[in-house]
Amino acid sequence: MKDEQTHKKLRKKRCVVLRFLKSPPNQTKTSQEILHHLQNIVDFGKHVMKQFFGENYVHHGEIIQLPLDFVRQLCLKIQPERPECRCDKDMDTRSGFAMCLPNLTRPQSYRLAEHRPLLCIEIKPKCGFIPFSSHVSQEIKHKVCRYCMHQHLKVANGKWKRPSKYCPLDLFSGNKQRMHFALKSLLQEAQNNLKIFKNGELIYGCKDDQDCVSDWNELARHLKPFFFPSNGLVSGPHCTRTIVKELIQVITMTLLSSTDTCRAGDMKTVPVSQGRSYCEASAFNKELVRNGKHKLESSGLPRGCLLYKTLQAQMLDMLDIEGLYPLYSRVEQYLEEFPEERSTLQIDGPYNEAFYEKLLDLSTEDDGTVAFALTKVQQYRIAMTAKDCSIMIALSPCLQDECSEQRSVVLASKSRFTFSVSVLDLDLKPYESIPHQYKLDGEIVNYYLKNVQAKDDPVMSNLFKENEDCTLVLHKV
Ligand SMILES: O=P(O)(O)O[C@@H]1[C@@H](OP(=O)(O)O)[C@H](OP(=O)(O)O)[C@H](O)[C@H](OP(=O)(O)O)[C@H]1OP(=O)(O)O
Ligand SMILES: Nc1ncnc2c1ncn2[C@@H]1O[C@H](COP(=O)(O)OP(=O)(O)OP(=O)(O)O)[C@@H](O)[C@H]1O
Repeated sequence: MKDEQTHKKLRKKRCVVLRFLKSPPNQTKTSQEILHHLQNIVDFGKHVMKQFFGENYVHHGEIIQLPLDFVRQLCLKIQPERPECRCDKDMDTRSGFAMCLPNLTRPQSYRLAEHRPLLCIEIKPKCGFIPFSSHVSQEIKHKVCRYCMHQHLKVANGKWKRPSKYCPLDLFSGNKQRMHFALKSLLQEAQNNLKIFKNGELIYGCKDDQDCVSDWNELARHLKPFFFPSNGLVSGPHCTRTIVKELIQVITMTLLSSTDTCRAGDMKTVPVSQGRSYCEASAFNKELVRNGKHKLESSGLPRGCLLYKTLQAQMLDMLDIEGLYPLYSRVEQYLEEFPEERSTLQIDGPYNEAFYEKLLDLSTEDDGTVAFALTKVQQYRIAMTAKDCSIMIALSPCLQDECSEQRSVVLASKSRFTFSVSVLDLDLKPYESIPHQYKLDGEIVNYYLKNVQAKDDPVMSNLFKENEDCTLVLHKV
């Protein structure tokens, strides 16, 4: 559960990040329980997610023990900085245990001088494919992606004021035009999917659900020294657009870069032809249709890039929650009968090599066993984790001669950057969240069908138009 998984981070000048466990005030844990939980997180990153995402993209960190006095003072210092909506849980100040991670707002591959300016873009891309499972009961799920459907429910519930034009399928398409559109949409409506940091400070995006910074002119002012260091560009709206374009171009190039290989690299979870590569609700797609073009390009992602790895891990959800839920119920029934088996089944870890090996069985033929059900449940949990993780792109300007030995360099029109791409928030989603996923899926789809599709769907609206024509004809008769 979130309360078990959440932590607090602190950026430090010495370039490490400390991550502490958080829990609701009435559910404090013993030091041993905290240590065990942190160990599970580290093991999961090390033995499982590194295999799926690749050595260089995942930073599993290590557990350290800090003096309690230091931890308490730290907690007091950061408390006023925490968004109110996250304060339902308290940071653990009793055990002294924390995870120590590299500061991913800095490029990882290159030893940079401390004073070097840093730019960091954090993207939470969400689910980049449309379910291909035959267990899906509503046709709309084969046409419109979950993110685009969920937007409407989120706006209705008041989570966000406006819907975003971002569609994950555009970002994951590998097609530069579609990726640019997706990134521009994120810049227009960042929600919790985009944050930009300069020297570790948030300069763009939402601090919490209420407090969002989204002024493009202000953003361009921050970015100008990175993209036009010699200050040769005039100011004004033209300048803002140019800088934003440069930013989008650089993000696209870094996202398509391949800086790693991994063990599960050749594991194809789904043939590309099986799933639909675009979402009917994507504003990019709608625009094409309006212009009479019906073929949406999906260039495909390079196999080594982080987006590709993320998508492959997401696609471990092969049955969709509708096909998965009965299998979860089978495991549940078994555990009711044999509760002592929970640890043998490795539901709550240990997340070791054996756990990883079992995830590699991609068969979807149900032989009626608990073993089959469990494998699908665990794969689904990995997929859920990959659907909710974030990508950090760290950039730092470098001069031509400095960058010459560096592989990870990205060029903008008037500048160049050393960069690294990492993935974060890879805590395994809890087994217990599956019923919630099932319920939420139903709510998202039902809301969309009832409130959006009838007004929005071109087929439906044509149908309405045809009916209107029909009525006219009838009137004439
Ligand atoms: O279900 P979703 O798609 O809304 O995702 C939740 C996220 O909402 P989002 O859609 O990204 O605004 C949600 O994001 P926020 O906390 O709302 O920013 C969490 O990441 C949540 O994870 P957990 O249950 O806290 O571990 C996420 O829940 P999980 O579904 O990943 O468990
Ligand atoms: N290693 C890191 N380097 C730099 N920034 C980080 C690092 N890890 C996390 N962060 C920042 O902290 C934010 C929260 O991280 P994460 O989502 O992993 O936290 P969490 O423990 O799930 O907490 P929350 O309940 O706030 O979501 C990230 O979105 C990112 O901006």
